Amino acid sequence: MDSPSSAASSSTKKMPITIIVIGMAGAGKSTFVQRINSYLHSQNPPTPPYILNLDPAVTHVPYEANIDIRDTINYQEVMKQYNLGPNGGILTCLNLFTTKFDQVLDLVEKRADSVDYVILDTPGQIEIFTWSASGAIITDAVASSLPTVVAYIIDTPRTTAPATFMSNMLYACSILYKTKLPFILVFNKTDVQPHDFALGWMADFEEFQAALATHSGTRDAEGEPTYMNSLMNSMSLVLDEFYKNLKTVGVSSMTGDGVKDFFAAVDASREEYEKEYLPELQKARQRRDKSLQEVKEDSMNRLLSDLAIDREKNPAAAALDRWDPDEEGEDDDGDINIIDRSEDPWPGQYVDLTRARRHEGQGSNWPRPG
Ligand SMILES: Nc1nc2c(ncn2[C@@H]2O[C@H](COP(=O)(O)OP(=O)(O)OP(=O)(O)O)[C@@H](O)[C@H]2O)c(=O)[nH]1
Repeated sequence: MDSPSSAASSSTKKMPITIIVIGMAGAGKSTFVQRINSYLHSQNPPTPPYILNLDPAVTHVPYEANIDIRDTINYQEVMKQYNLGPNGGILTCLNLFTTKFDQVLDLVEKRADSVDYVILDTPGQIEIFTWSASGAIITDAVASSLPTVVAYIIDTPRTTAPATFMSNMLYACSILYKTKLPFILVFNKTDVQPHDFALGWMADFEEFQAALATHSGTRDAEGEPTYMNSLMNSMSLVLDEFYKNLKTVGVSSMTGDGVKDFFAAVDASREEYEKEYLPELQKARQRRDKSLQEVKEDSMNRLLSDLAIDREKNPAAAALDRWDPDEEGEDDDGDINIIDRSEDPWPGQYVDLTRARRHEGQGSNWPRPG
């Protein structure tokens, strides 16, 4: 695959942009994905996206995913096999899936010419994606192949209390600084609660502080501001800086309100990715390649000098140490494949990755969770 910059400049077709949908449980991620999916289908001409569901535990998704983690991994079986609870089960499924993510990228890459948007729906428990190694690997893998944006879904009706609002913003802030990707705050469920209060608080921290002061529980028995109140007052100043790096839209995944604005923000994010994220990524890659090359050269030199000494000491063994063509071509990658539902109209049974454990030594060498 071309590097994003070369592909972007050399081809007339733009690279598809990936939207990683993240949010607290129940914020409306799946409904949002369904809404943007139907919006894209309703365009003239229709621009169907390529959708990946990464939630192994979800029982029903309201859209047709092109790649669904559930086709590859049986969540219930993973919990049983490894004796895990629900969250450990989801995390282990994600770890297993991540080891095959190169296949996912290959499938996405095959569609790069025909789709404009790739959408990733993430597990309901936000921290499983945002604070796990697998989540970081998936995010980095996608973002180094395609322009990528994070859509952080907020349950607007549940964010009207200043303290909850602040917690949500701090969480969003941590994800922004972790991924460093273009970031869109999506205030969802605006049919129930318009998001103008949030816009006001984000535009003017004094407005937020005033809301905080009038909210119950912010003064102690002597009428002094509580510790939490003082902390939140100071944090609002910190977050003021963070808000400047964000795009904000209000959406109702139920009615479709605001979805057009969301796509305007996504398109603006593409430019941000190309101007800011990509140059940083390329610099980081150069640094990594350079240090990898140095390490490789160093170990190769050591190996060669060790071999030379060894051969001198034991010429008979050196004569036996020859390449055996029969040993070549063994596939050590197992036979587990990621399924693209749109290529296979009936994906059929999931491939049970956990069998690898039971059939140890019989051809499959899946990595086990740590
Ligand atoms: N009124 C209203 N309800 C919504 C909206 N978006 C989602 N919901 C409802 O919110 C609930 C949660 O929506 P989901 O899409 O399942 O949320 P989720 O974030 O994918 O949930 P998890 O997978 O459990 O994290 C459902 O009952 C939806 O019908 C919206 O824009 N307006």
